[in-house]
Amino acid sequence: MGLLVDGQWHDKWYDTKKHGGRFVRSESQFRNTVAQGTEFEPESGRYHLYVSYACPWAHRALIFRKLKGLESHIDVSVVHPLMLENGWEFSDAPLNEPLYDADFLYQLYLKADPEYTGRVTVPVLWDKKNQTIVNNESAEIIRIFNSAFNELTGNTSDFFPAGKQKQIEEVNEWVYNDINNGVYRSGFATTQHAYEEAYESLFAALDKVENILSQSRYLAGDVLTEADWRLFTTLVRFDAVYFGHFKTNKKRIVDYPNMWNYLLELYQYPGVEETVVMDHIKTHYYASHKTINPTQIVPKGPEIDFHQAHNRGSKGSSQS
Ligand SMILES: N[C@@H](CCC(=O)N[C@@H](CS)C(=O)NCC(=O)O)C(=O)O
Repeated sequence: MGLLVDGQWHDKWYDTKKHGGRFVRSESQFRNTVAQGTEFEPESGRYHLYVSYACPWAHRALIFRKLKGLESHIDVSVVHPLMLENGWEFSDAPLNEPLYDADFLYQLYLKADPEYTGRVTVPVLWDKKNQTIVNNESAEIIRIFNSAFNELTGNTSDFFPAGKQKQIEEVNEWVYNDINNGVYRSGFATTQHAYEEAYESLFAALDKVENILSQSRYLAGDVLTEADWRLFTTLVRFDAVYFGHFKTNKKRIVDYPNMWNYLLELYQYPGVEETVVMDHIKTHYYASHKTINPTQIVPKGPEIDFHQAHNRGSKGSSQS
């Protein structure tokens, strides 16, 4: 775990002291888009996606690559699940870096900006033509995938439809703060107060989701949108990792009838299951965060059956 400062790698854990023990996530810095008539034109084979299977933010991008039929147009590389003193690393195939034979993800950040200062995060959308990072913010990468390559793929499924955008943005805001990032704010807190603050807002937000899903099929009404996929990547990790490792242990997702069935529905959505790689997820969290789990022992359980039938959309389900 570390970061780049003026192009130099420093092995350093998150500094929570200046925020009273709270974990504060830094802003992503590469924020370009892919569009006709710009520096980054939509082209097949031009872009490369770097992900960790463990990472919920990278997972969003992997899901959108799948849902939007981009697999033959945008190749993907997966880092090793352990993120230790050199940050994200590549390893032997299939966890190798195919373009430059890089050992570490930070080498790609340095290729994009030799003086880069900041965290070295996944996902990264890389442009092979200009040899640089187009974007390293998952919220934007999924919007790029949602529409920028439609002419190439002919896939017009829209997870950010015009009539729903305001509602989606509103949901994203609290889901991000209290749930997606909320689990990290709980797990990376270094004071009791900061932990409890994150824990309370997380479970209040999960109650809110449960309530919405008792009345509506999805978070923004009856259509599946990016708001659902953004929540999904946190929910699918929750019972296996966050509940124990991040101490978010008031309830599991399986204890919320509507949310659990919704999670099953999304997991079983065509193409999604293969993006969920549970051994990378568990190994990464339990064995990379030595400040939280110094023995690096990865728990064997829990046993979770994501294949069981769900009741979403059926008559007589708990939805009204
Ligand atoms: N806001 C970014 C966050 C990405 C992020 O924090 N990824 C984590 C892995 S889950 C990471 O690479 N962390 C490395 C670090 O913070 O040094 C996004 O959504 O793309």
